[in-house]
Amino acid sequence: MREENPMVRGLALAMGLGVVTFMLGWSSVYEARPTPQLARAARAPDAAPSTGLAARAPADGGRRKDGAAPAPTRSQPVETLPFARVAPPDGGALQPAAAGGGAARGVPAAADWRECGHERLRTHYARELAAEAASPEALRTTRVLPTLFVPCCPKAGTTFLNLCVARAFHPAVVCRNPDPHAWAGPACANRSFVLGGVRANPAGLFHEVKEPFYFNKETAKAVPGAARDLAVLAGPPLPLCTWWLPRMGAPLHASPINSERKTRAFWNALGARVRVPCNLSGTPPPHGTRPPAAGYFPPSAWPGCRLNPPDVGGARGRSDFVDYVAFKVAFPLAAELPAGRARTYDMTPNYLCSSHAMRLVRERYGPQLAARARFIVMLREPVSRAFSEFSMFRTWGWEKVADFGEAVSAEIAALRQCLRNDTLLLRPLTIAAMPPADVVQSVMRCGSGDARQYVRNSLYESCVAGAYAHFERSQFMFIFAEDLREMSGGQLMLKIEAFTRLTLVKDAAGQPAPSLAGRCDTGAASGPGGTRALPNHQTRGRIPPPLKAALRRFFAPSRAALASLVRGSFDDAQPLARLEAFARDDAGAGGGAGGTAGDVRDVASFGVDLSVRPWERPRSAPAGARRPPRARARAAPAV
Ligand SMILES: Nc1ncnc2c1ncn2[C@@H]1O[C@H](COP(=O)(O)OS(=O)(=O)O)[C@@H](OP(=O)(O)O)[C@H]1O
Repeated sequence: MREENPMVRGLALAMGLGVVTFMLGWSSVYEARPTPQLARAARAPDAAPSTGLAARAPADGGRRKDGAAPAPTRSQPVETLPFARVAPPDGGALQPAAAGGGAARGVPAAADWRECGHERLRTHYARELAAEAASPEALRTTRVLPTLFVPCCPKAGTTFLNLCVARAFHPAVVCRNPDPHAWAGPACANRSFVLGGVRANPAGLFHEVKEPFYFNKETAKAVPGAARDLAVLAGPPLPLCTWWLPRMGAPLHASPINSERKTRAFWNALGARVRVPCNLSGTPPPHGTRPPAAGYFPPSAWPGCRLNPPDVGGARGRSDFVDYVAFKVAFPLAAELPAGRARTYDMTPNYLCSSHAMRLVRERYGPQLAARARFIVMLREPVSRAFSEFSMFRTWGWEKVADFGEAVSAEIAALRQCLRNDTLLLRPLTIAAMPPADVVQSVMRCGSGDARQYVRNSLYESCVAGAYAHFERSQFMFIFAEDLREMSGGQLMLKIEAFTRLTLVKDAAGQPAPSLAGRCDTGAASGPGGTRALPNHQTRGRIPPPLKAALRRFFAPSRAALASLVRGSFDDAQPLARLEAFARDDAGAGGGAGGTAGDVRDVASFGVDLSVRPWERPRSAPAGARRPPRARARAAPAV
């Protein structure tokens, strides 16, 4: 969840750890000076930077993103090929940088970072940039906009999936070459890969974005008028080499593409689409300036810096670096990548249960691009998912109600209130049988799918039914977090490969290389060196058994309805089996879903009778039921 919100904090930490480990094992991501290699690359015209970009430990004692003390200085060179440890999965060797490139128009045969800048972009892709400027619709073809989505569900293991996919299907792995200029070249012919969008913070640091938070309602609110314009999603046009910079942890202002002059031209070319970012409209931090402790940049750090919108970040009283984005997200130019074989992802898990997001994907993309979209829907037993989300927002201080039962009871009361005038006798099984458009008109309008909608975001059947109004069932794959924990990394990657048609690098036996599978292994399935599940916050405590039982009964019909919706989706056997297992557990627990009259009575003391579904009339008025405050945006500020 959340890119643009505190969710990011967890995400950033997980991503930071994952990506940093993933790439280099670098221990510091903050640097205020160019790495020696970058400096050399900038000076030496013929330098091949992909062979020497690893030295760390800036002389100014750069700090880690998490604010910890500077990492101990390593003697250099530490490691020269960032992907050396993930490739070669099949025993082959990474290709030298000079071997790739050449296929896409204007791409030089060898990577030369000096040629990777904005000037080259403007020179070679003037036609595309002009088309983009003339009409946002051109972005459907001039950019590689996201077509791989994980639109649901928050707290269902989406961060883990993101790290797995981002690594296993990254072009550096798929093409066995870390040089972006090789990805469109003959060495990578017939292979398909996926990249994330990139974001830059005012410090000039790029990083990959799991959750652009573009299609959901809160993003639209954050940038009135413009948010639904595809240009906001596409972001500024960036040279392809930018997609390697995040992986180098290189600050923008220290990179060869970013002399102040070039970057000013860069932003100017954007016109009104994206405002000039803080660091460039204000005083850029001089080289050698150390970021403040924790690596965050409050607006006051740079005189003349205007935040956009001005109150974002500071008003929330948080020092979350993501609040101070220079630009929110950017996706690569299609002309720099192999046609039809490059995808990008958007793993914002709040889209599916949003009343708007899925429709916006279809409308903004148009029929051709929308048909390419693939949705991996991560589900989880609804009560534990809800509790996980509640726990996270408690940890972040967003949720003021300390008691989970009280919070969900209040939300259910609000849902009932919202649905009270609905003339349809909505029940989960009814929802599953309804035309999807009717679902959107009724249930979907209650709740936005955003933060702190613990119940709403667990009523999967209505979210899925609503999504079917806009996309074919075959465009969806469902994975339960409970199954994910039991899958090996190899099984997971094969599943994703089959669904997405991304290229999975396999060994001679046709199996994904163990070096790749490790990233995707979880829990009991992980062998030596495998990756454990990645909690991105700490879920503390447990749900009181009576409440849990009552909630399980509450959600049981929803799960039953989900089964009929999952049928017809891609590879539906596993989620159906899981749903059956849930049903058996419910029955085995007694009372249909483990609830007893006593359980319900206990829970009812919160003021809401959980034995009644939100769309049914309560047997008695929920006296004293508290209406929850409006869910706060999880989305970050827009730029
Ligand atoms: N591999 C795997 N399989 C199943 N479940 C996993 C996995 N990895 C992480 N987790 C658990 O998923 C919870 C976090 O989910 P998300 O990453 O989707 O959270 S977020 O929405 O991005 O904040 C979080 O759940 P809780 O620990 O209950 O909070 C993680 O522990």
